[in-house]
Amino acid sequence: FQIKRHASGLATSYDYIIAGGGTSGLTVADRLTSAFPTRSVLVVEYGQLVNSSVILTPAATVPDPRYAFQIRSQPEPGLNNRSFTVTVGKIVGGCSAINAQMFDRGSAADYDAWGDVAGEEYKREGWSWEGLLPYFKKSVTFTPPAKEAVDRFGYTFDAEAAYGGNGSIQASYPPFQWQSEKLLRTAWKELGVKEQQEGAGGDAYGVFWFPSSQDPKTQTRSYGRTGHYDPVADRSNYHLLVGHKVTEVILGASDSDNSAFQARGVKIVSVDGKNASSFDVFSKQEVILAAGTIHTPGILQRSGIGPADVLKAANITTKVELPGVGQNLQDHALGNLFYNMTNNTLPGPIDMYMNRTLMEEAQRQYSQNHTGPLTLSGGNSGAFLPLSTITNTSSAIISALTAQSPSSYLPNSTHPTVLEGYSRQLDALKDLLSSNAAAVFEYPIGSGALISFLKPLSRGTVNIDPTDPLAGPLVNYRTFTNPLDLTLYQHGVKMFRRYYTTPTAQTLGPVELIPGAAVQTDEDWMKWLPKSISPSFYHPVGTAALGPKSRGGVVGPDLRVYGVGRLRVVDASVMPLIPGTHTSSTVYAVAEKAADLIIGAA
Ligand SMILES: Cc1cc2nc3c(=O)[nH]c(=O)nc-3n(C[C@H](O)[C@H](O)[C@H](O)COP(=O)(O)OP(=O)(O)OC[C@H]3O[C@@H](n4cnc5c(N)ncnc54)[C@H](O)[C@@H]3O)c2cc1C
Repeated sequence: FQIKRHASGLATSYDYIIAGGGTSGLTVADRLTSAFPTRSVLVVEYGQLVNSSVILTPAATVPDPRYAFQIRSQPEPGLNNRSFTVTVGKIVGGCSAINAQMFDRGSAADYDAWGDVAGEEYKREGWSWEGLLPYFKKSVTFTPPAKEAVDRFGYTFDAEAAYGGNGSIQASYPPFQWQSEKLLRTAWKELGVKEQQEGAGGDAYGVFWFPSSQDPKTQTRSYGRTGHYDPVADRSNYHLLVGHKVTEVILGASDSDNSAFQARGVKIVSVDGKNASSFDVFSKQEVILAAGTIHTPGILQRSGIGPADVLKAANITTKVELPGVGQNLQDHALGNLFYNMTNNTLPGPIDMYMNRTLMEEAQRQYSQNHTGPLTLSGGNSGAFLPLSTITNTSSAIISALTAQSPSSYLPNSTHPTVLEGYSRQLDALKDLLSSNAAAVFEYPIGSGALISFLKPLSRGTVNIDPTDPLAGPLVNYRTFTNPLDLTLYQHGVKMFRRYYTTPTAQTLGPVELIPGAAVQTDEDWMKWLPKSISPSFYHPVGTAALGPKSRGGVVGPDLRVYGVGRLRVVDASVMPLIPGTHTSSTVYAVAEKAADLIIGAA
């Protein structure tokens, strides 16, 4: 195997260097090492190659702090100044190694909005639903559920509309669902929510089933490493350096007229070595950033590429002023209501975790036959609701949005180009909030009373720490800093109360414990939400967004960073607008497209 743990095992230069061996980085590395057998690729990954059944077992998905960065966010002004743990993967496979394996896609409208925000050129270059669908398909192999499981659980799907590729990541339905799943889905339908046969064909609104990123033969996690690294690790043109951090991109003078600088390689430092000195590795073709939404901006900023004020504060010479780097952070704010089901006779996950005999039986089923409740990951269905399903005040909300000045709720220092991009986003969001074919809230089914806000208006930042640029980044989610988000969220949580009044949900005897009877009026909700909501459903995007420079964009339609030759970004940070879905399948699709762009350019 070509795993390297020390600088001494490396060549002095590679054709391609990829910073980050996570979801997107491993996908691109696999494609490049396959397309160019005579070109060399180095992936530099902060975390380790971990062989643990905890990673592979679906039900054991709670992110283990050993495998995740544990960054503290800055105090959040919109959330009563609370600060939160920012959890992102720190392991070969990145977030795909620790995520909940919910493997869905957003609506067609969500991806078409990327082109609306970034502009016609981006649409023409395939940054739209139609342009991305082939990459969604290419990235996965979908195995339809067995007939017995379809009959038993009511799984629906449309393989033709959504799948058809033979990619290395496996998408499948587990051979188990708790009985309550059916009942909880029925209750949504009683509220008039439409049932979709398939969400992944562009219709991700209503109630629908979605697969897990899971190997149907072994019922184990399918992720960046199992899909894109293990099967190809012995390629002689592929080196993976673990336990090392890319601190910055080495920039040299450009040999092209399009940019003043050109990426020549990266500076790397060992993660463990105390006071370890950094060393350089050079790239003959390209440097590719895949460190994720939380870490890619830091690599750019430390290299002198970013907002002038941020770089100046950190005493870094600005080489390329690119105001969008680290701005435009978006995530799905997560709420959690708690109910006591006084009349629930159906067994559920809590019973399993509380009862040793049930747990032992589940473990036996899983280890002997790959069946039973331990084949379940984070869940396989949800209600994804457009605004019109949630409230009859949507036109008033959209009017209030139209009346807003885009600059009112962004930090004062926001560059005019970033403001311009935000203004385009608000226009696109007005359309999405008005649409009956794009979801504004997700209510995952079977995970308690969770609620995820899919169309946030507030924008955050991820910048280097001016006092120590090499330390963890300063993350400001800035959740609810646009006050309309609070209004929208209030409608979203109230929906749960309606849900639990449906005849089917009532059979469970739900008693709301949190927030409980004390929260009744709009004013009560407005006070409760900032105390109770967390800023992230682990889906950060947007900090090196696709878009023209004049709209705060960081990368062009070919994912190249403005002002620097031979440098691209391929991870979740390029999404200009957060889609209404868990983000991993979109990351794989973007990475597949990125690989095609890089291969095409060569
Ligand atoms: C706990 C959790 C649950 C989630 N649940 C789901 C889910 O159920 N469904 C879903 O679709 N999505 C889910 N997601 C989100 C999804 O997994 C991510 O959006 C996606 O995997 C991000 O891919 P990426 O390539 O952008 O970044 P990552 O996969 O995070 O890869 C970045 C890699 O870069 C490395 N790195 C960082 N900085 C450096 C550096 N300076 N030098 C070298 N290496 C570096 C990191 O260690 C990491 O391995 C979840 C995420 C988390 C954290």
